Amino acid sequence: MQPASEANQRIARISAHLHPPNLQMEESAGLRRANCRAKGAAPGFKVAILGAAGGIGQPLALLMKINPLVSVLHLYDVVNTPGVTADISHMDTGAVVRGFLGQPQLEEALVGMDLVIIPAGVPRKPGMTRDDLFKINAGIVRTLCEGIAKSCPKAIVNLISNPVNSTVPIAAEVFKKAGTYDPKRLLGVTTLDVVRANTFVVEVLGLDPREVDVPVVGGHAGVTILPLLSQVKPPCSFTPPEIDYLTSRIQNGGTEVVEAKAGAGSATLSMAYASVKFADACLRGLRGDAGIVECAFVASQVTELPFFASKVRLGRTGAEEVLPLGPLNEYERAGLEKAKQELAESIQKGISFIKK
Ligand SMILES: NC(=O)C1=CN([C@@H]2O[C@H](COP(=O)(O)OP(=O)(O)OC[C@H]3O[C@@H](n4cnc5c(N)ncnc54)[C@H](O)[C@@H]3O)[C@@H](O)[C@H]2O)C=CC1
Ligand SMILES: O=C([O-])CC(=O)C(=O)O
Repeated sequence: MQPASEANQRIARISAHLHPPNLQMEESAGLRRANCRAKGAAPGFKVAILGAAGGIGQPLALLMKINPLVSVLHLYDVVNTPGVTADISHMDTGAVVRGFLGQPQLEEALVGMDLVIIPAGVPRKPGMTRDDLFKINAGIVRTLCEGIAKSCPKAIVNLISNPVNSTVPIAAEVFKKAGTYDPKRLLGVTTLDVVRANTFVVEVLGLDPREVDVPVVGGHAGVTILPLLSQVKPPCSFTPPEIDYLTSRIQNGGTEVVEAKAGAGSATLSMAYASVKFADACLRGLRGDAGIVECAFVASQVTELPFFASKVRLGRTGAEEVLPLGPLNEYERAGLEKAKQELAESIQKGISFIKK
C-alpha cells in the first residue's frame, strides 16, 4: 500500500493534467513531460506533426502513436490541438503525446525533434490545381521551416504541404538563409504516388499489392508525376492502352479524390497511410537499418533540375544516396521532358518566393 499522501499527490497531479485551468497546452505539456520522465519513456524517436489537427494530421497522428519507433509525439496546429491531443493520448501505446497550439508554442513543439512531418496548409477544391494553393501554403511552410531552423535544425523534415514541387524549394531556401540547410534532411513526400501506382498496377495485373513496387519519379503534380512502368517489380509488361490508362490514372489520382470529395478536401486517409509508410522508413533509416529505399522529392543531380523525385536510400542522416533513374523507354523519356518543363517553373517559383 502506498502512503495516503503520496497517492493523493499522484491523483492531484493527474487531475491537474486532465483539468488544467484554461487549458494551456504548454502547461499540460509540462506535466506530461514530468510524468513521462518519471515512468521512463520507451526508447525511440521524437516526432512532431505540424498541421496535426487537419484531415491528414489527425489520422497521421493516430498512426504515429501506434508506431513502436516513436517515443514522443508532438502535435502542433493553429487550431484544435487540445482536443486531438486529449483524444490520441488515451491510446495505450508507448509514445507520449503532447499538444501545442498556435505560433507562440511552435518553438517548444519543435525542440529536440528527430523527425518533423508537415501536412499544414489548405487542400484543393474541385477545379483547382496544386499550384493554386501556393499563395496560402508558401507562407505557412516558410513560417514552419523558420521554426525548424531555430529549434531542431538537425531534424529530418517530411514535407507534405502542396504544391510540393514548390514548397520543398521554399523550405530549402529558408534553411539556407538560416545557415542550417542539409539537403539530405529535407524530403518532399511523394509516397502517395507510389501507393496509388502500386494499387492501380495490381488492378490491371491481378496481383497482391504487397508484391508490387512501381517507381514514380519527377514531382508531385499532374505531368510531373512520372510512373516508370518499365521498371515495375516483379518484372511485367503492359499493352500501350494499359500504359496510357495507368499513367493518366496515377498522374490524376489526387484530382480523382478531390472530385469525389466534391469540395470537402483532398486525399487524407490514403495520404496519412502513405505518410506513415514514408516516416517509418525515415525512422528505420535513422536507426541505422540497411537497404531502405523509397521515392521522394529531394535535392538532386539526377537531372539538370535542382530538385527531383526519385528513389533515395535512407540512412542515419536522411537521404544518403539519390539513386539514378535507370533505363527509360521512349514513352518515359517523352514524359520526362514534359515533367522537367513544368518542374523547372514550379521550383523557380518556390526559390523566388524566399529570395525576392
Ligand atoms: N504530398 C502529398 O502527397 C499530399 C499533400 N496534400 C496536402 O497536404 C495539405 C494538408 O491537407 P489536409 O490535411 O487535407 O488539409 P486540412 O485543411 O484538413 O488540414 C490542414 C491543417 O493545417 C493547419 N494549419 C493551417 N495553417 C497552419 C499553420 N500556420 N501552422 C500549423 N498548422 C496550420 C490547419 O489548421 C489544418 O488543421 C494540403 O496542402 C494538401 O494539398 C494532400 C494530400 C497528398
Ligand atoms: O491532389 C491533391 O490536391 C492532394 C494531393 O497532393 C494528392 O492527393 O496527391
